[in-house]
Amino acid sequence: MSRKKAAKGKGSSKSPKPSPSSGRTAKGLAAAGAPSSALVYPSRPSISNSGEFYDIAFKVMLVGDSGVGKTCLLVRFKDGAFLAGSFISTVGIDFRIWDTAGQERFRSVTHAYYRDANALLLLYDVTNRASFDNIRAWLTEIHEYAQQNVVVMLLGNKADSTHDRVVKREEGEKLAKEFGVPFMETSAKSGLNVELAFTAVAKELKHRTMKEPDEPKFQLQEYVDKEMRVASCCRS
Ligand SMILES: Nc1nc2c(ncn2[C@@H]2O[C@H](COP(=O)(O)OP(=O)(O)OP(=O)(O)O)[C@@H](O)[C@H]2O)c(=O)[nH]1
Repeated sequence: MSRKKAAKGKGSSKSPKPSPSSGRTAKGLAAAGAPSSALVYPSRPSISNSGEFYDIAFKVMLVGDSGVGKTCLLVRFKDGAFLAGSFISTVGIDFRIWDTAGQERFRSVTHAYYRDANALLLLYDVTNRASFDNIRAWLTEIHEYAQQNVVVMLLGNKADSTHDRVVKREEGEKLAKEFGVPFMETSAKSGLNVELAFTAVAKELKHRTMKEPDEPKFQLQEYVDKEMRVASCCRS
């Protein structure tokens, strides 16, 4: 797996405008050899950096205010699910990850990335009210620059910080409902829902691409809710 750093910067989270924070992109590649992708591919397979065959490529970006935990979430995902191999065997998708421009002067680069992103993981920090308030502005920007059918998932990160929490889970759920996007809380620190966030998005993208005409639509929020129920049963 490769991880390139293009540029990175800090931004204020006080402004109602989205702060000029970094977007994190990940290129997802459906590995033809993986069990869950045992479908007929339309074109000749290509070979990924990790030496696996793939036929479709997805681009996923992590966006949100500076300091919400985008890099940490990626690092957690990369070091956990990806390296353990479970992600590839679950959804048949390989991820290549790199950081993109963060500072205001690189903003046009980030906008350019939006245009061909297949999915956006939009993060706020549950200990930072401003990062939550800025989500509306982020969504406006996404509607302006991203493809119409981009998959967007809202993530309330740092859910482990119980003492410092200022944004309730219900507020995240309400906002997500208002905008019709799936939602979950995550923790890059504890690993809570990190793999699930990436897996759910990857499943949605894969399903959209390979769905048979009479197959029912993949219900992303239903999948997330079910997986979270299963995980909480296992914990108790
Ligand atoms: N408690 C806790 N801290 C976290 C979590 N995720 C990130 N952090 C901390 O939050 C700070 C910012 O994390 P980053 O991953 O650098 O945030 P970012 O969104 O990439 O920030 P920019 O690069 O400025 O855009 C660091 O001090 C992390 O240790 C989390 O899930 N829980």
